[in-house]
Amino acid sequence: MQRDPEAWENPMEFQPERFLRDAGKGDFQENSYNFLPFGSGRRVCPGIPLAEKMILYVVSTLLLSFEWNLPQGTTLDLSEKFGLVSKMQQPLIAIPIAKYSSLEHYL
Ligand code: HEM
Repeated sequence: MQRDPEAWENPMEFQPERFLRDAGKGDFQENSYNFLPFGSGRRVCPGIPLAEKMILYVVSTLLLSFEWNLPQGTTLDLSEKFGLVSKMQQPLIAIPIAKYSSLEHYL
């Protein structure tokens, strides 16, 4: 459903900016079933309120605090393998390098 070309333009392309262009389409609480990162219906994720509040904070802190590198000699491979949920064909190994020398900056 989330890759339905009738609902999404070029659904197989990674275009996070599509949610900025048409913010309404990124509403995962509506009932259009175009976008279901948290599932839907009776078994919908009960952690939505916590995730909504925390995800930006957690991701931005990780990006701000560390430089992320791939292991030497590897390249980023975003191909997927088929399954009940999407998984990467090659598991991602990302190496965090602390940006700041003093622990105080992380507290
Ligand atoms: C970005 C963060 C998260 C994503 C993308 C996510 C996604 C999902 C999805 C897709 C489901 C399955 C829904 C279905 O079966 O239709 C689910 C279920 C569930 N999630 Fe999350 N979730 C997130 C965060 C959380 C958090 C923070 C909590 C708890 C603090 C949580 C607790 C649960 C529980 C308990 C279920 C099982 C609900 C049931 O089967 O009745 N999730 N989540």
